Amino acid sequence: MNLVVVSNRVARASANEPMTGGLAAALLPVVEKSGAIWVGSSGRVRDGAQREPFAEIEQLGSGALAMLDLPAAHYGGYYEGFANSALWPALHSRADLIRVSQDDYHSYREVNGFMARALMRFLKPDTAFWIQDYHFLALGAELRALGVTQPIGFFLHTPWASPATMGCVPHNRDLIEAMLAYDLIGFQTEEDRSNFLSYVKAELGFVVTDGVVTTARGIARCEVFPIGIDADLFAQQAQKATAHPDVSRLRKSLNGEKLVIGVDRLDYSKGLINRINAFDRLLTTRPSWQRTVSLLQIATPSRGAIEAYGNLQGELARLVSDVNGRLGEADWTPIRYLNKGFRQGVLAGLYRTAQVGLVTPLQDGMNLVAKEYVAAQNPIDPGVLVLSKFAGAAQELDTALLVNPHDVEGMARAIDTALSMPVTERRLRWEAMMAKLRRGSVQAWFSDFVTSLESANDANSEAVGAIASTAPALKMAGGWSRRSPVAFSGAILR
Ligand SMILES: O=P(O)(O)OC[C@H]1O[C@H](O[C@H]2O[C@H](CO)[C@@H](O)[C@H](O)[C@H]2O)[C@H](O)[C@@H](O)[C@@H]1O
Ligand SMILES: O=c1ccn([C@@H]2O[C@H](COP(=O)(O)OP(=O)(O)O)[C@@H](O)[C@H]2O)c(=O)[nH]1
Repeated sequence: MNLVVVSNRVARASANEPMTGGLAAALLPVVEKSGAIWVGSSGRVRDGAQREPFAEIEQLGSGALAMLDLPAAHYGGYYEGFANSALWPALHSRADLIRVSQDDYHSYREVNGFMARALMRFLKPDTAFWIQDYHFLALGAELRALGVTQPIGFFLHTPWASPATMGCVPHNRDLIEAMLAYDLIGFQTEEDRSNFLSYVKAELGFVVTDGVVTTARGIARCEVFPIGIDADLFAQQAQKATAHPDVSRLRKSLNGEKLVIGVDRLDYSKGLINRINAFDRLLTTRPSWQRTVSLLQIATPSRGAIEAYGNLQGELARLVSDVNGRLGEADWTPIRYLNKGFRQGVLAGLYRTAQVGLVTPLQDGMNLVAKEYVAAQNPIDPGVLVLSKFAGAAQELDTALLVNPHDVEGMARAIDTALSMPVTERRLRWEAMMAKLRRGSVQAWFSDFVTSLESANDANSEAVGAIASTAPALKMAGGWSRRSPVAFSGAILR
């Protein structure tokens, strides 16, 4: 099989810089080893029709990394617009933050179409496409429209919200029906899958049996594949990183104080305001922690051109400065707040230095920082993870201290408990989490998806035959019958 992996954000093998988000961080090491071609945005845009859409193609392990300049006229409407101001807020249950202009959906579909045409360069009889994330929900349908019958899979890195919330996305029916062109649709958690299937049944009227949606084209199988990390590799990096100057300087500056760490993109889904409020509450209601603990909050700027993100950056800066101004002392700063990123090799050492990892998103697809924090700990004297029950990671890391990120006092209490926890309990909790991280590695995530994609496509070939012979009688739950397996959202498929 010739695997082509597609995502908006990609990462370079040689990049000696901080990762922008978990998708790129997770895919880089596995795609590199798989020999696949990884296609994504170069981060630049270009005007007009392009004879050669690929700006750069470079070697990536035994495969390649191919980057395109996306169309200038549609990039804003696609990335800042429909993807990150309509889909992202809805997927994270923040329909109140949806802001789209009339043309954004058109731009989103144009970019999906543009990517589909560019991908044809890599099409061979044994090609399989694996599309990543909400930027490309309609890419499978665009590829089918171009005649692609090869396996096409899709994985969603974010949560999938309730049918009512997804119903707030402009053009939701058109877009979500287009997703059924995929042979396999992967989700981070069972709840995400179940929300998606409820929408497909209730809003689109398709028949769903055991997670399989039957459409006129064939079938779209929906499964859960929680993304993981290479825990042992991360543990090695963390051990090595303790000698890194940034890490040893941090240790020295603590002067025996305990450290709580938070590492997030500056995104409203990450629950940063409530987290700072919880740390403030810890210090004000339990003053014995003053001068004996501080919070290192790394908040890397993200999607800064979008108003909601700019507003959050201002609000957070004000909040942190209020806490530090009110509670700080000449020789103690309660919150060390940084708007910059670190390389993972350094980050691993920062995690290991902290007695508590604070990961409290309001909603999160997975949250790899939670997994990395656990993997980075010293097995003899591990730190404690305080984790939101609304992060996908909470499904596996259930021996963390699970918290409700809307309950500020509950979080303050959990930080207090974590800071005071005896080493025997810390070890028991950590060992249970580490065992799960080892089982659910990113390598297993990758190979499980690819294996399932092949079998879903085989099942589809059989289903197409069966549907063709029973089509006149096939009654969909929505009340309309599908006569022929060739028409799908206006596109000719199979
Ligand atoms: O590419 P950006 O707009 O800068 O955003 C960064 C990435 O954010 C999101 O990451 C998600 O993927 C992680 C790995 O599966 C997961 O742990 C996390 O919960 C998700 O939020 C987004 O989904 C990616 O597409 C972005 O590249
Ligand atoms: O300074 C930083 C901050 C974050 N990351 C990486 O960015 C990813 C964040 O992924 P996560 O799933 O936690 O959240 P996302 O940003 O994708 O929503 C993790 O792999 C981090 O190691 C990094 O390399 N340097």
